[in-house]
Amino acid sequence: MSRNDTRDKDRSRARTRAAAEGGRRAGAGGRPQAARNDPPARPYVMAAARIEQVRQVLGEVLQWKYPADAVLSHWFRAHTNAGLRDRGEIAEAVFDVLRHLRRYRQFAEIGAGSGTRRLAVLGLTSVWPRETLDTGLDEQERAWLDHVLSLSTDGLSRAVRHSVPDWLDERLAALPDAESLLRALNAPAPLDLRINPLKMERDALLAAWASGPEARWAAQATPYSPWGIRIQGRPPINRWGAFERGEIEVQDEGSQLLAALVAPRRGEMVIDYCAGAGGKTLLLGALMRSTGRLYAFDVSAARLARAKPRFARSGLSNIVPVAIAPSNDQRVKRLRGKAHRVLVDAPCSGLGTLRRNPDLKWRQHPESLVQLCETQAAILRDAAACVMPGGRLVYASCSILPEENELQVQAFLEAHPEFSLLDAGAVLADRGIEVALDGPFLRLRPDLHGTDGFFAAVMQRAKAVQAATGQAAQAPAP
Ligand SMILES: C[S@@+](CC[C@H](N)C(=O)[O-])C[C@H]1O[C@@H](n2cnc3c(N)ncnc32)[C@H](O)[C@@H]1O
Repeated sequence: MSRNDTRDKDRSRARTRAAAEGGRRAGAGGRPQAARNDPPARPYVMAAARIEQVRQVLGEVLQWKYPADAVLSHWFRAHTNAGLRDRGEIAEAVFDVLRHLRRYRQFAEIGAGSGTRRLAVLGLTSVWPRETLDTGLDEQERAWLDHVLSLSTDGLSRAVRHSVPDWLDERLAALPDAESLLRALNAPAPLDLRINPLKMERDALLAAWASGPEARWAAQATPYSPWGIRIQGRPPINRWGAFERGEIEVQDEGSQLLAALVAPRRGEMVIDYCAGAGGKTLLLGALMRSTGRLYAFDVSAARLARAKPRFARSGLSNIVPVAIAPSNDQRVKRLRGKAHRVLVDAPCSGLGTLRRNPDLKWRQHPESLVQLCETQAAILRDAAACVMPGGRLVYASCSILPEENELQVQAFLEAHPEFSLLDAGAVLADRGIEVALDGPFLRLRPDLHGTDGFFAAVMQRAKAVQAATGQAAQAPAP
């Protein structure tokens, strides 16, 4: 397994699990939200201890051996006396440091003693009021904090101000209004949920939550997805009855829209080519009303195994999980030219999810991107071969970089003239979803749409061509 696969695996796993648990963080995901305005119960004991806890976790995270989520999960497992509130505050501070690391490192260089401790103190400024934090600092540290917090960021370069590595800043500079995008990527994200349309209606659930104990999370319908609910904070979703009954799942709104682009119909054969832990598969299966056949492919049997409890909760009976080989898989070959719809939710840099995974900007590198792009192109080629004439291919990523998105699709279309691009906005409008887009792709940004950064392209295979098997082409029903 490549390093990228391992990272992606860890992120994907932590994203679903941690968000559901309302505890240990990520993508995909959720850390428990520290109650910033509530004064800590034992401020004098807590401040010094908390700074030390955050310093310890940061000491491990900043070695970049494992994703921040994984380090936090590991640390919490080893420190079982840490309660929900402790976990929330530690995670909040650590993620704040990861968001602002480049700028904070400049601040931390000023002054004496442990630089990691100073980073921990800076992270905790996002969690606690200053007077609480001061109870854990000595005179010198208080003076240092006063000084660095009074410094203006005006003269700093954009890369330092928004704390991104130079290589990423250069790439983002090519996108419209990079400043606004960077600002939004550095802000924490709300938590998006999705109803299971087979089991629940969104309005009914929102009405029930408005008058129940869930009211404190201020649940609201998401602006675009007809299945989405946005809540503020990080409740322990996996203990809620609606979650246990398979009525809700954790899923960012952008990912939900993907299912509307695939637009599977009852009785069709559909392939979710990179199904992972099954986040997209679940909604596709529900839109098919549990009919037809929905293959959930992935090269990682372990991830598919983690999807199984989700499939069971969902009540779907049309999903066929298959662990495939990275290339030349015989089961994939047998499906050539047969699927009505194929979704490629490609392994990617994840840079659109920095709100939830801020460590990715420090863990990704230009070299890892080159390898990822090669993998994406190979997957797209193999997946496309499964699409029947007249069928639909959707390529998606949670990256904001053109090389993983538009350029990837452009290269594919040049090499595969039998495929043509459909207008994603028009496909969504067919399902009653209006998203203002500036071109044929679905391009979502946190500053413009309130979602993670997300990309999708919808392509259709020409009806007239012969299937790869040489048999006469069968176009899907309109
Ligand atoms: C972005 S994740 C998918 C997330 C998943 N669709 C979900 O919604 O939870 C990308 C997935 O691609 C898988 N992958 C990597 N290389 C692959 C290949 N050659 N063929 C199929 N899947 C692959 C990874 O194991 C990973 O699970």
